[in-house]
Amino acid sequence: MLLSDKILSANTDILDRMLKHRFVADVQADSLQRDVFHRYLAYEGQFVETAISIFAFATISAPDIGAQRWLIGVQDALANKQVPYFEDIFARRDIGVESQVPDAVAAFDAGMLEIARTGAFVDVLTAMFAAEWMYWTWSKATDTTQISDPDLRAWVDMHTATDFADQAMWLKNAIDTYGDESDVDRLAQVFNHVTQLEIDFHTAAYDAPPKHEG
Ligand SMILES: Cc1ncc(C[n+]2csc(CCO)c2C)c(N)n1
Repeated sequence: MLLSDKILSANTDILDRMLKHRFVADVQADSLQRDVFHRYLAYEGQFVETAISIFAFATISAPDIGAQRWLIGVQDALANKQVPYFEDIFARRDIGVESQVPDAVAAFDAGMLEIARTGAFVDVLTAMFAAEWMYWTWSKATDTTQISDPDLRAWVDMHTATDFADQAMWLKNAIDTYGDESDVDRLAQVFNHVTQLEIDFHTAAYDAPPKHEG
């Protein structure tokens, strides 16, 4: 079995929990409340910027120019496609960038950056594989469901588009190229850790936002 498939097999339970998360279920039932969506977008916009830094760390530790070219392309897509999606939507829907985010949102960003800063190249690949594979999977399962909000529809469609699917597949293949069998337990643990952070991140959108100090 491929290393990437072993990582997935070791995490079926937790991945399933994320794929059945209330947030995913609400999107699929077209019942995501507007205030939950807006909080999610505010938290998500910050993460997309964090993701540029995560891929920058991966670019530093990438062992060859082929991987570096790919990772630079991912940074380009994040900076020039994903960030503009948020800039446009924040302006149109009057969503403010939150200076105060829930602990689970801060923990997600910090946890991902920590792996990027201190982990080996395959650890960073695995962290982003966990995040992207999960989004690709639930977005594909949401391809034909009715979504009334055009901005939410566009967000789901962005994660079923060829560009994003290619990225998720690249990460999976890269784990198999650059990792080896001796990494399996550690990488399964990274995947598990990231998926737990994802579950908590998506739960946070349902809680009242933290109060500003003073
Ligand atoms: C909380 C959260 N987890 C995963 C994704 C999926 N995703 C979409 S773009 C991107 C960065 C690299 O392309 C990732 C990981 C997300 N959007 N938000």
